[in-house]
Amino acid sequence: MKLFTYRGKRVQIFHRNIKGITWFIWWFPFLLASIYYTYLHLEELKVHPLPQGYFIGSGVLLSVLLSLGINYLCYEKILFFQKLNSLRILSRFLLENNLYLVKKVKRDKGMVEKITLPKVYLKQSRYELQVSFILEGNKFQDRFLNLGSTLEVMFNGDFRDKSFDNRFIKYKIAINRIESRISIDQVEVKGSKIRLMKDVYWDYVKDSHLLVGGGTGGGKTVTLMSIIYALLKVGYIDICDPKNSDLASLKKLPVFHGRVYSSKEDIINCFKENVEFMKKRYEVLTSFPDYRPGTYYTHYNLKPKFLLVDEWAALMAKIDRDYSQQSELMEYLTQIVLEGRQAGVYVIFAMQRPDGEYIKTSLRDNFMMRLSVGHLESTGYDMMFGDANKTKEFKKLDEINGVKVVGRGYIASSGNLAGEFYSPYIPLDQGFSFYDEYAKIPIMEFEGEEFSVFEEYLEEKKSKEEIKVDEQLQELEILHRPLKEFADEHNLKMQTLRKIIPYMEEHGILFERSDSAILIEPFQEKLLLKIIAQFEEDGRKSYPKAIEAIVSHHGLGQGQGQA
Ligand SMILES: Nc1ncnc2c1ncn2[C@@H]1O[C@H](COP(=O)(O)OP(=O)(O)OP(=O)(O)O)[C@@H](O)[C@H]1O
Repeated sequence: MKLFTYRGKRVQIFHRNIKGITWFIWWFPFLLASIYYTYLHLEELKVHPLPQGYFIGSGVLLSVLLSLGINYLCYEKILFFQKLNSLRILSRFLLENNLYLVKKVKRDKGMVEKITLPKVYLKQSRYELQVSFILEGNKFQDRFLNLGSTLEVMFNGDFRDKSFDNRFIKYKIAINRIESRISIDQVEVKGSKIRLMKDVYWDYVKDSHLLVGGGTGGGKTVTLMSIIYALLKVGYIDICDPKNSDLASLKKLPVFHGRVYSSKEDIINCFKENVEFMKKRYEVLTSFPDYRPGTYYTHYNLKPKFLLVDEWAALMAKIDRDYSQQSELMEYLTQIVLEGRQAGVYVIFAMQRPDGEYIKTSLRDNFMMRLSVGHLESTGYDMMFGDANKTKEFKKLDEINGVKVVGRGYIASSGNLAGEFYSPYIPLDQGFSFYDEYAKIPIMEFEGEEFSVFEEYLEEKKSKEEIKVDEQLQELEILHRPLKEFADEHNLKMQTLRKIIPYMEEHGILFERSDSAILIEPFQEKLLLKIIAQFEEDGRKSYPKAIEAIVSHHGLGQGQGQA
């Protein structure tokens, strides 16, 4: 057991004036200098008060302004002063909310009231502050038990956690979240975790299926594009864009294998194929000899498969009146969401708000990761982040320190407290283009039997086979040429060559034939020339003898004559 727990710095009454105190400390040397200067020039001041008076006055004023500036900068930039400021805020909070005790103490003048603050401690780092409040049944205990959202607003941070030890309640508030923002080049995938901020990851195996919500113009599409950018490096993505907007144009990029859909029929078919893919992958998994129930696809180094739908509500509106299509689609979606995890099939859903009208709440609960960008109405936040965040103050922030922020929102895994989120920063103003970046990513070939359910797989396979045959033919064409060409080049009669060739073939030196001609390759050309030379040398007596001599010289026999 620990004898002593360090909870941080205790909040004191004087902290409420700490900014004034630190300012005075900066100003004090100037004040001393002014007094000393006045003392040195006292006689002169008595005779001519004005010029020296102006000089001293403006010096004092300047030193006040200078020390105010220094003080301001210290509180802006230096952690030590930021801690002092937090102590100031807490001290004022306790005093202004009457969270203090008043004791009567005897002094020379009689009884006076003395204020004492309850024990409240602050511990602060650059990204987090912890505030501990004493409980022990004091009269403020009930207030101290429910300060999560108050502290969150007070420190412009994110309430993350509250915990108890036997005497205190401790709140953790994340602060300066914008400093944890990363840029697109820092978005990476480690194992199954995609890095979205310095300290925020989406682990798609653990928190399978992602729900992205956000109002128009809040940065939803850009966030999805960043997620796609990361996922393309580790798996396959099918994109459904029923609005036929930004994402639909990605179809042209080979890295997507043409699996980008906009029409309702294509999207339903895409869902169907993914269900079949999932089933096939289960078959593949169970066929491994070491498969045990609960073994994940990752165990066999298989790659994940993502199905991304941008604006599900738009798709539902498209099939509003067709109940059979609706129920078909819902059935596919339900199967993937409930059963896809082990096989590595995940859904990413983007919606303005995940309304029960478009996606059943029971199904929505199975989206284990939730992310919002831009501003939502309070019902929207309730739908996105559920009961665990009922009392959370979701702040609308369009500017930070006078600078417009885009892509700001909240993130939480299901049932947990939501934290402030900043989507990876995209330098669009410097000409960054997702289209170009996707084009640079190496294409991941469809590998595995389960991909045979995709139409594109079959097409790709077919065209690959066609290319192979073409290449083989080309190879043949390069190596072989028509016999006629060879005869013309060496001034030989075709009739003579036609006589020799059957004898050569008897010795296993076989010639390729196209529809209309005998083809010859370089090795055979050499042999033919040697045979003719031998024939001449032997006094033009017998071709078979000449052939035999050359063939035996080359050590060729029946069936060995192929170069
Ligand atoms: N992470 C980001 N980095 C840089 N700029 C961003 C980021 N997020 C959003 N923006 C800017 O905000 C604009 C709107 O973003 P986006 O198109 O993603 O919004 P949206 O929510 O998808 O809107 P809509 O629903 O109308 O399509 C972008 O064109 C871009 O200029």
